[in-house]
Amino acid sequence: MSSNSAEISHEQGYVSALYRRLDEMREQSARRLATLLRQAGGTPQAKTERDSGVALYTDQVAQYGAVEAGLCFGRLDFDEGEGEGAAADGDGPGDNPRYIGRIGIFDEAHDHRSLLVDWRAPAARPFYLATAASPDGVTRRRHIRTRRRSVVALDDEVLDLEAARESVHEGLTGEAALLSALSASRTGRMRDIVETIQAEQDRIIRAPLDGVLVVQGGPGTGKTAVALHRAAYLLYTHRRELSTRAVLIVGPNQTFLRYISQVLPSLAETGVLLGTLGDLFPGVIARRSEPAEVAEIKGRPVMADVLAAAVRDRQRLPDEPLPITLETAAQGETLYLQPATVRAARERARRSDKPHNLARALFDTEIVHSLATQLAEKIGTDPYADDPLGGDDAPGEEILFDEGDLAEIRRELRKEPEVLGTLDWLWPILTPQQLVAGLFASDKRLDAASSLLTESERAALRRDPRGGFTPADVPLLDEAAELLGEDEASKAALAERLRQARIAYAEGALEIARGSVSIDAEDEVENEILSATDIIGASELAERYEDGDRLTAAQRAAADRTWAFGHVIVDEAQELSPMAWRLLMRRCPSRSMTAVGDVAQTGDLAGTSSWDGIFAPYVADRWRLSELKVNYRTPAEIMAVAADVLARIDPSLEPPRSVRQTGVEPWVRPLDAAQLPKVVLDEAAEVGDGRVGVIVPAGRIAELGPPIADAVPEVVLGAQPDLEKRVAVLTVRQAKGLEFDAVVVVDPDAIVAESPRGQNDLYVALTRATQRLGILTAA
Ligand SMILES: Nc1ncnc2c1ncn2[C@@H]1O[C@H](COP(=O)(O)OP(=O)(O)OP(=O)(O)O)[C@@H](O)[C@H]1O
Repeated sequence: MSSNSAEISHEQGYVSALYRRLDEMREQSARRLATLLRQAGGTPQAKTERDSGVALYTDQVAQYGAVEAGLCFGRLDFDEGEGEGAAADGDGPGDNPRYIGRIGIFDEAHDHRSLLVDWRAPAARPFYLATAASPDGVTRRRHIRTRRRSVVALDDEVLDLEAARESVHEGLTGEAALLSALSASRTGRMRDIVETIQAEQDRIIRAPLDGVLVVQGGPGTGKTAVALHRAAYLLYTHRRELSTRAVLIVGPNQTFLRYISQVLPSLAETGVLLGTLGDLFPGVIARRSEPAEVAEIKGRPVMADVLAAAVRDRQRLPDEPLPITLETAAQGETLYLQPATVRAARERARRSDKPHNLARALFDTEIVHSLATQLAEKIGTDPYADDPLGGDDAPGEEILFDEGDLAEIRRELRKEPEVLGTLDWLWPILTPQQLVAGLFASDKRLDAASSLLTESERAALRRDPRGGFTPADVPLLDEAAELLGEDEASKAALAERLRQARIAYAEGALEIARGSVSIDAEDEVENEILSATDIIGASELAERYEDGDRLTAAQRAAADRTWAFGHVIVDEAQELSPMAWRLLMRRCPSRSMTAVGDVAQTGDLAGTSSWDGIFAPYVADRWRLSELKVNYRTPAEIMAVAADVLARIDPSLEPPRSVRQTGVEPWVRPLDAAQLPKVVLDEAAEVGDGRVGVIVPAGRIAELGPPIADAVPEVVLGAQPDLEKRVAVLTVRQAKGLEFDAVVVVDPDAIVAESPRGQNDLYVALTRATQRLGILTAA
């Protein structure tokens, strides 16, 4: 450890210079943004250039603001001889010493010399990988700890074999900085780990972009952290490819997304769309709840066939001829549409293999053609032609219609209200929402799937069409959209969503321009920026975006159901159903995907216990598995308790190895409901300014939650808990992926009894703590 004051003040000098450079860069971008926001009119080319400039500088200002905390966190010193000829891009071995930080910074005055190397650049890699046994030219790795802009401590590792032998935890990189990060109090928001990424994590973060990578790891092994850093790494390394296609990250629920939402911005990355499965059908907010058993049925692969049957069921066949009375084509005339005619038209339309809504045009053509022929026959035959007493007009001629006349009749028929009504009835144009909600709203429609689902399964799916959609409906809506096809109405809906996104984006650009005035900015800069934001409003700015599409790929992707992402990352991947995977595979035709999860933590009934089962249908055996085996979250004392539960799930599974011990044993006491608030208060006192999670069986939360909420200040309870509050009362499902300094698990037997995957749920509950665990058992 070398943290003497001379060293600290030396590093302070360097770090301060970096912050000065950052300020300059931010002000320069803010000024350019303000200038562009003020401009109006011009040639189309000038407009396009201006729009790209606004996007670029908006991003830059946001990025320079985001990397403020911990801008520079590391330094590498190399062997003599390694340091000559600093590489300008920070990618070469050059600069000695080499400073590592959140973004790359260059010295413009000196030939673009690298002042700070982006943690994702190849030149930063030894910071994470160099070991005493394989130092890669590195003689010393230094972690620079800062608070605001001040250097407060330095942790040095000298990479020689002598030092390696003395290390307590072999294989850890930057042990002191790591352990300090792990034992820090939690804030309710996940933090990035760029300063202390471990070698096994680094290899996953930097794995090649192509193909499906599955990361299996027990609780607390950093899967979520790795997934997020991988997104940032991929966007940096494959910028051109991914900035046009964006990266999608799927997480289990809104609370979890809020928990992780700060990580990518703090890494200055904006090209990512974060969402739950329920968010992946633009235009639908899927927040309705339903029993786990029903969601499980909806997740089965057979549902694809059920929906295909539901679509066919909507293509009606009348039992008897349908009368159609005409209004204009031939007033008062009634035509009859025969079942056989409808059947033939239906067969032709189906054989086209077009999606339902797009095949309607073919169906219409067939029916109208048949009606036109019928009408031509009717009006084209003189009823008195053969009548010898026919008078002046006898003997009559049959009226003959040429192709042009028939075409005219068809055009007329297409305007007839009864014709249109009949076509709509026989082959209705449907939205995915109408198809899915309509199916579940009707026993008769569900019966169309009677060969695929049992009677009780169909009964389980039956529900009131009012009340919206559930997350498990979203893959069904997506499947339905594929079966129905994108028609004009869906294109118009997309255009409207993009318009809304443009307004939101314009508001964001203005917000950033306003907020970018740094405290010590010169007046001149401030005035320039404020005057720009005074004279233009968001909708006006959005209008400027109307013709060119200046939204980022992630923003466009959020509005567009058919978007093909450049890479898809799935967290808690074990929870997704086969139908959910179908949706995700559609969003990722390149199959460039990272799935992170733990099959021992599967709680969802539709989730998986084997990765092969998920990926084999899409990529056969061409997926790679990486494992994380070290638990950074849960101390050894707590993991020992969780390991017993893991053995009950599957004796062949091994718990991850905890990286630290706290010396605090978990406690077990009988549950006394009246005393529960006091127990929670005691735990809150134990962790100081840290966070407490109280994990309660879903069936008892209504009984046990409110008394805690009444007695404990700063508590949250409910479906969308604000985790920045000191105490959160949650079900296991809500606690998935989260962590707290102290956790109280209430009535573990009830947690186990509540679900067929109850042991998995208990395992999740027991592994949420970073410091303390208490268990309250019911008598
Ligand atoms: N290299 C690291 N440096 C610092 N902290 C780390 C590191 N790796 C993981 N952590 C921390 O360990 C905790 C657990 O990480 P994370 O939530 O990513 O694990 P997980 O594998 O997704 O867990 P689970 O499956 O239980 O949800 C987090 O607080 C994370 O910041």
